[in-house]
Amino acid sequence: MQSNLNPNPQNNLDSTANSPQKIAILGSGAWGSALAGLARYNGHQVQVWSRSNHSSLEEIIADADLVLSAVSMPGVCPIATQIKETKLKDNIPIVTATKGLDTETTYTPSKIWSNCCSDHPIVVLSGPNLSKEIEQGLPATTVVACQDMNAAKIVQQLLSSKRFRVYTSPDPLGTELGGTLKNVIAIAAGVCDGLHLGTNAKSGLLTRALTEIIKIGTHLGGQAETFFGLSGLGDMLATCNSPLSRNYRVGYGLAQGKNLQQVLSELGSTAEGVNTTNVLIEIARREQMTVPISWQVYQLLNNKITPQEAVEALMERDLKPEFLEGII
Ligand SMILES: NC(=O)c1ccc[n+]([C@@H]2O[C@H](COP(=O)([O-])OP(=O)(O)OC[C@H]3O[C@@H](n4cnc5c(N)ncnc54)[C@H](OP(=O)(O)O)[C@@H]3O)[C@@H](O)[C@H]2O)c1
Ligand SMILES: O=P(O)(O)OC[C@H](O)CO
Repeated sequence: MQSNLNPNPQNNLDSTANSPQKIAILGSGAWGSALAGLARYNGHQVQVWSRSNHSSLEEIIADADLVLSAVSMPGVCPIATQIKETKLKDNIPIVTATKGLDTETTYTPSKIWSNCCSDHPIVVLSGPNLSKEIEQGLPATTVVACQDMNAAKIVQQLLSSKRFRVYTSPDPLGTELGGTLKNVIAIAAGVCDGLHLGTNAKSGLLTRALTEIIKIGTHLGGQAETFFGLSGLGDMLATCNSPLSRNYRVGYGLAQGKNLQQVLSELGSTAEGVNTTNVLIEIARREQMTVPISWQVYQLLNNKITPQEAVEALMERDLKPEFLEGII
């Protein structure tokens, strides 16, 4: 790694732990803008690219010390493919902050980035990070995960501040899947609250959902412990309990009797959980896995059942022990 950054400076949270760096942020949506604010707060020189920019993607990333992608899922493959053909500074980390699954390939964003930019460490950034709260300067935590821990530590140092506490992890896939799969559960949680099913029901839903996420996530290669951390349980708690979450609002709107098109047009912003649910069910079919909560969300989003029928279907499943094998 050729970088003038020290991955192990003394703990210093006054946002001067490292010299200012050039950071290119891809995506000027809610998350890209909030991340740009965090990077600027730390004194970095930030350039944000979006499709409506006057500057080209090539110009913006040419002399960047770090590229941070916060585009929604449909943008990942086209942008990573474009960057594959572009000269970046040697070995600089590419951070992916997208929480979704690719419709065509079922790949996670980090897999797409790794395929396109194999000479660069790919760092996953994921955690309980509702952008509106971050924009308000409220404290938040997140995880940066990479097989190359040196790269994870560099990103940790660049983005950590008194407002944003960044942890490292060696499990990029688990970190990414936690943040992605919880969007499906956030839709279910929104339904639960929209139907006013109460605290017992919500607690039961989220606890069983965590088991479901761990089952899928570990099957796909994530480490079980990661799903109990910030990018798993942590993000699930944030997203499933906050009307700031767009995915939660999708479920809430459906429970109020609105149809999906109406809910999405009122939202006017990305709710990755809708597409993720469809891709997840494709994966579950392929891997022959039972995913009861995600299956009900899928049926609901595809207009096959009503919210009430989804609840009944979950409550009336075959009776069984809480844990079939080990903790899950
Ligand atoms: N908002 C949050 O609180 C939050 C927190 C953590 C993670 N995330 C994740 O971050 C991602 C972006 O979310 P967001 O909240 O920023 O969504 P958003 O406000 O709806 O913005 C979407 C962004 O994706 C870009 N984009 C969409 N399709 C594209 C395409 N085909 N090609 C290029 N760019 C495309 C848009 O670019 P243009 O500006 O050019 O249209 C825009 O910058 C999602 O995966 C989300 O799950 C969001
Ligand atoms: O607004 P949502 O539902 O996309 O959630 C945003 C973030 O993923 C919360 O960590």
